[in-house]
Amino acid sequence: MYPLRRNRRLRINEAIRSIVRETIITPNDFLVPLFVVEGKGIKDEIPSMPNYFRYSLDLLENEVKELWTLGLKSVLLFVKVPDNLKDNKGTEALNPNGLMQRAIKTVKNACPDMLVMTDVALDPYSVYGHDGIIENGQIVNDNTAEVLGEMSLSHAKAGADFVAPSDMMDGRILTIREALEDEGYFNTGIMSYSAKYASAFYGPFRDALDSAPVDIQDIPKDKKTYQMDFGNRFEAIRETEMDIDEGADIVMVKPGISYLDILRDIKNEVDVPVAVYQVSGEYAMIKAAAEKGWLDHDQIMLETTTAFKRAGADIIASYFAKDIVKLIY
Ligand SMILES: NCC(=O)CCC(=O)O
Ligand SMILES: [Mg+2]
Repeated sequence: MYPLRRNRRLRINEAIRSIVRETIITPNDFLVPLFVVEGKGIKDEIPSMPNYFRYSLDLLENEVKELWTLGLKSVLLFVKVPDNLKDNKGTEALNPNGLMQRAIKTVKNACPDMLVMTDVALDPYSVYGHDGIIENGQIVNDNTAEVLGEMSLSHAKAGADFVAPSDMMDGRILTIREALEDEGYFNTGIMSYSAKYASAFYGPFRDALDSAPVDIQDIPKDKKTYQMDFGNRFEAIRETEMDIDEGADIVMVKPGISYLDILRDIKNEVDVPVAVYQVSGEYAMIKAAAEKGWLDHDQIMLETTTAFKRAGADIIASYFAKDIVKLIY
C-alpha cells in the first residue's frame, strides 16, 4: 500500500510552494516605529537595538522619504524627552511646539501622504518613567486619562492621522474620542494598545527613550497595575472589546511572538483591524543571536513577521520593517 494522499507533492519545489502559500507579507502590512530626539545631524544607534536609530528632525526627514520610496506608508512616532522637561503630569506633552508636535509636522512636510501615528502615553515625559500621574504612590487613572485626551488633541492639531494610546488606563479611549470630537477632529483615528502585557521584552525600548520606571522609594517599580498579567487570555478579549465600544478604530496586541494565541483569539472575536507589535526585546533577541551566528537573521525575520500575519495581524509594527521590505522586494 502507498499513502492515499501525498501532501509532500505540494512542497516539491519553490514554484509549487509559492503558489499554495496561504500567507505572504508585503510592505502594506508594516507600521514603522521611529524614535525622535532634539538636536541637529543626529543619527544615534540604540545600543540594545543594533542598526536601529534615534533621529533628529533634519535626518528624520530623509528617513521617512526613504521609507516612502520602499513602499512603507505608515509610521509610529516616539520622542525622547530631555530630562529637564520631565515632570509628574506630562506638562511638556501638551506643548504645541514640543518635539512630538514638530516631528509630526516634519514627517507631513517631507511626505504629505505618509500615515502618521503618534504614541500617546506619559512615560517619556514622566520623571518617574510611568504611563500615569502618581499620587500617594499610586498611578491614578482618571486624571491620567484627561491628560491623554489633551495630548491626543495636541497631536491631532499638529497633523497626526492617528493617535496610539499605549498606556492601558481604563476608559481612556472614550476620553480621547470625546476630546477629539469636541474640537471637530472627527477623522483623527485611534489605534488602541488594547491588550498590552506587562512584559520584560520592552527593555531595549526603555533604553532608547530613557523611559524606564525609576528606582525611588514609594514609586511602583513596574507597570503591573496597568499593563496586563501575562498569564491571562480572556482578559485580553474583554479589554479589546471595551476599547472598541469606546471608539477604537484599530486594536493591538503587544508584545508579538509570545502572544500569537492572543492575537488569533482577538482576530476571531472582533471586526476592526488588529495590529501586533514586534517589540524591542524581540528585535534585540534576534539581532544578538544572529550576531553570534546562532540564527539566520533574514530567515528568522521573515518567519516571525509571516507568523504574525498568519495568526491574524492586519498591521505589524516592527523594527524590521525596512529590512524585510528590502529582503522581499
Ligand atoms: N509604548 C511602547 C512600548 O511600551 C515598548 C515598545 C518596545 O519595546 O518596542
Ligand atoms: Mg483597557
